[in-house]
Amino acid sequence: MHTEVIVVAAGSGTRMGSRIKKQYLPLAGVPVLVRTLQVLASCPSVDRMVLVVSADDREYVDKHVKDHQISKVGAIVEGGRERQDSVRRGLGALLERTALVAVHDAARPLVTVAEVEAVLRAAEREGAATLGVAVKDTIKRVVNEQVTETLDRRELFAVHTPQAFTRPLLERAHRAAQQQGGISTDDASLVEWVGHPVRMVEGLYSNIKITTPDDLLIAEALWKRRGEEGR
Ligand SMILES: Nc1ccn([C@@H]2O[C@H](COP(=O)(O)OP(=O)(O)OP(=O)(O)O)[C@@H](O)[C@H]2O)c(=O)n1
Ligand SMILES: C[C@](O)(CO)[C@H](O)COP(=O)(O)O
Repeated sequence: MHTEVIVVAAGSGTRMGSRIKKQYLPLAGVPVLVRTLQVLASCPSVDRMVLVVSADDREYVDKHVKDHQISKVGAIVEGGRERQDSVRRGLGALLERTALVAVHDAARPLVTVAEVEAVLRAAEREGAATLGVAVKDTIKRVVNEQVTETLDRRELFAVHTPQAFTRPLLERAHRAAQQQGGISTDDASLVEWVGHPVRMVEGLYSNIKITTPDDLLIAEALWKRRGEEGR
């Protein structure tokens, strides 16, 4: 199946609070987005990548793609207001022959080739799949600072990316969300809403999303460990 990855990098990184957007901050000396693209480009099943960035960052990203000789970048398109809008714009830049689509956060540079391949295989088999990890903490529902419920941890997963789908399914889910005004923080939810089951593929705890300054420190440590392990 011809496979493309939409890499969403058009966020503003409000929670990071840095002058430079988090996807361009250095991780072991190289911009986070470049680290992410290097992993995805080295996945045997990934044929092409669509990068979604802010209009102001296009030139900067294009230069980095060239300087770091990142292969498989087929298009760089402008993002939207919400992550979901950015993914939708990415969908518009896919090649006609593409049958399988993964969506990945630029802000998750620690994903591994094995994780990407596993989620693609699951989506090819079942139509929709996401990476995720079982939650480690006990999770409580809180309303007005009062605990109202303790959830059963055995049923709870923290969801990661990539998430992968057969193309018609992902396109249908995004169309339905747009028509009905549905907004979600991930693509798997949109697919759930149109009634298609999503396979959970257990990934690694190290596939963190760089969201706050602490995450960057943790990512540096994890990156260093990866280098020491020779991965
Ligand atoms: N309009 C948007 C919003 C987010 N993203 C991307 O979606 C991924 C996950 O989003 P998140 O971590 O929430 O990034 P930001 O929206 O940039 O962060 P914040 O919510 O702190 O502003 C990131 O790679 C981000 O660049 C995007 O492409 N377009
Ligand atoms: C898609 C995602 O990475 C799954 O964890 C996440 O939902 C997107 O980011 P946000 O921080 O919720 O905007």
